[in-house]
Amino acid sequence: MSKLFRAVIMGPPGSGKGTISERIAQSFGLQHLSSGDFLRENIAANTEAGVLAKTYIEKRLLVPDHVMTRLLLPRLEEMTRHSWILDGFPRTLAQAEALSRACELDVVISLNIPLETLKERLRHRWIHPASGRVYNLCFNPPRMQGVDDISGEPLIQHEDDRPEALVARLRHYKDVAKPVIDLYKAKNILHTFSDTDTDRIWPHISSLLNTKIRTDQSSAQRASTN
Ligand SMILES: Nc1nc2c(ncn2[C@@H]2O[C@H](COP(=O)(O)OP(=O)(O)OP(=O)(O)O)[C@@H](O)[C@H]2O)c(=O)[nH]1
Ligand SMILES: Nc1ncnc2c1ncn2[C@H]1C[C@H](O)[C@@H](COP(=O)(O)OP(=O)(O)O)O1
Repeated sequence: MSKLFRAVIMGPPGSGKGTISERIAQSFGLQHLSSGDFLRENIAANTEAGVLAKTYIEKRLLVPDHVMTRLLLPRLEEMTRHSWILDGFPRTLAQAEALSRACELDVVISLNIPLETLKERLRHRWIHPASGRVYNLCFNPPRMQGVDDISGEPLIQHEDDRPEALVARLRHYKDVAKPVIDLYKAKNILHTFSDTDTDRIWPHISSLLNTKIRTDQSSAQRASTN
């Protein structure tokens, strides 16, 4: 059996974590686990943690670490037979430390995108709030303007995707993410990609994963034949 592969993707709001995770899921068969989607599912199902998380999300605050880890870690523990890419978790050092105790990561992808690019993207971002599906009027527009492709329901824009709100969100991201990035750098698993376009970053991520996944699989095969 091939070795399971565990990856995390990090980056500021609008850096393309969701978009790139979907490509990774499709190209490499990894399960895309998104903390935002998972929270929305729990809110929709009215679970205890979902009800609690909702009060923070409505105020556009981060959900407390103990709530996030209580929600996410059991879900990861269920995924013993799947390779996955985790998007949106960990966001804080406490979350990263809890994750390290639960499993060993193979790769951490960090997206480093210029501020002007982020502003421009988020200005054009429209989302379907119930599912979390994301569109961009220039990059991946919905089939019909203002309408979700799958449900036919209206799309909305986030208040905090406005350029004025973004600068504060970005500063907050950098403060909180810095120790997480330092931790993964020290573990030698951090890979940073800097560019303005997802399509230009993608070939580099794809070749990194090709190398890592193939190398891991052949060493697992060697181990099983020894
Ligand atoms: N123009 C352009 N838009 C892009 C590119 N890559 C992604 N987008 C769009 O930019 C927006 C942000 O991408 P997401 O994948 O939602 O980014 P994210 O990092 O998951 O964002 P958060 O959920 O806020 O953390 C979306 O509207 C994407 O469709 C790109 O290379 N060019
Ligand atoms: N790892 C995490 N720790 C704390 N809060 C989190 C979290 N992941 C997601 N959240 C919260 C913060 C966001 O307000 C909300 C939605 O997350 P998201 O879909 O990643 O969107 P956003 O781009 O608005 O941050 O959930």
